[in-house]
Amino acid sequence: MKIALLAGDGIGPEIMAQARRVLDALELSDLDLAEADVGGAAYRKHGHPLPDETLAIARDADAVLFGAVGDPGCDNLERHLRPEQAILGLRSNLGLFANLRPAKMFPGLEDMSGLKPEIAREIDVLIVRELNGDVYFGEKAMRVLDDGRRQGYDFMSYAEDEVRRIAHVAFRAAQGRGGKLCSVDKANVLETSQLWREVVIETAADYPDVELSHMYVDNAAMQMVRNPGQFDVIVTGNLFGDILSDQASMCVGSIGLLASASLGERQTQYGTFGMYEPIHGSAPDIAGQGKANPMAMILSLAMLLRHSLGLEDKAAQVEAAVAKALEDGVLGGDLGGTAGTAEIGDAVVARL
Ligand SMILES: NC(=O)C1=CN([C@@H]2O[C@H](COP(=O)(O)OP(=O)(O)OC[C@H]3O[C@@H](n4cnc5c(N)ncnc54)[C@H](O)[C@@H]3O)[C@@H](O)[C@H]2O)C=CC1
Ligand SMILES: CC(C)CC(=O)C(=O)O
Ligand SMILES: [Mg+2]
Repeated sequence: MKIALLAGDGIGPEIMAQARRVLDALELSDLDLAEADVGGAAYRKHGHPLPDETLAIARDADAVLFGAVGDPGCDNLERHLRPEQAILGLRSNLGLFANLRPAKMFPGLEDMSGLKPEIAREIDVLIVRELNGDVYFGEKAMRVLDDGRRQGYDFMSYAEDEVRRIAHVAFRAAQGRGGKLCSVDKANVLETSQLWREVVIETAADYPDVELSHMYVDNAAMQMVRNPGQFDVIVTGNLFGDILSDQASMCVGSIGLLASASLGERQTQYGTFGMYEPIHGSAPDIAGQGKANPMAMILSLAMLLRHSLGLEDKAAQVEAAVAKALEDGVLGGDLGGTAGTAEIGDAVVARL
């Protein structure tokens, strides 16, 4: 079983180190780990945020564990050299179009939510975010108009097959959960969303057992804080899913808790090839201070064990250890506590 470890920038290496300790503690046999540079760290060393060698190592693995990329020192580089292009490049080159972002309240953390505890308690949502299309991958440029004004543009689009394949993933996910799927779009304004909605409705014919609803994204953002318990599975595009998942994270207490799996179609002998990462970024404001909460990273490792290595029991073991640490009051600064990155790692390892 080969896992590529791409730590990246900012808090990436700090949280990756803790996930690595958890992985080591599981004592899996036949494990082959390959580290590679990515993001700003790779740019500084190799002149590119996603060197060919890193992509090859990721491609060659059964799964990729990814920390975070983003480096304020690189923000003025040409866009194709910026650290964030590495994560976009990995997602597209590896065909990882389905991003699963679960957000569930951990018992005992209700008071940490930005919501009232009785509302927060109900959150158990899976956001299925399309990851290979939308405005993130459309033609984009900055140009000067005839009258001399600068204009930036980004082309938003979805082709019907792109919508259909993510819709299938979401309907199947709903079948395995509460049987409800809410498709989030902006079909009242955007043609991209109009097509999205039509294709989701067409796809629904294959899933009569799933209750499908539609919601405009502005309303969805509001409902996520008004009554998040109403959602079971949400399916949405790349941009809306990015935003709604950060929002959902604060409903459960912290962005330091939310993991994700990015999956495509490739099957290995162990499971589905995928890349696993926290939903947060490189958090430069706390990088190097031992303050980052590694739980989202560790929970991403659990998703990797489940989806890519077929090790459901190990995944559940890791998730239970994280839940127990939280229940025992091991809280990072993001959750109002004092535990540092390594201390949280210690606590999880001790509870495996
Ligand atoms: N997948 C990726 O690699 C992503 C990269 N980014 C990049 O990361 C950089 C920073 O972006 P921001 O907008 O600040 O988003 P961010 O998610 O890195 O941080 C937002 C806020 O949450 C806090 N935070 C994030 N993760 C935390 C953790 N594990 N424990 C405790 N606190 C945590 C940060 O300290 C910050 O105050 C940028 O360069 C951005 O482009 C942003 C999102 C995703
Ligand atoms: C850095 C972005 C490209 C990605 C992002 O914010 C995310 O995937 O959550
Ligand atoms: Mg994001």
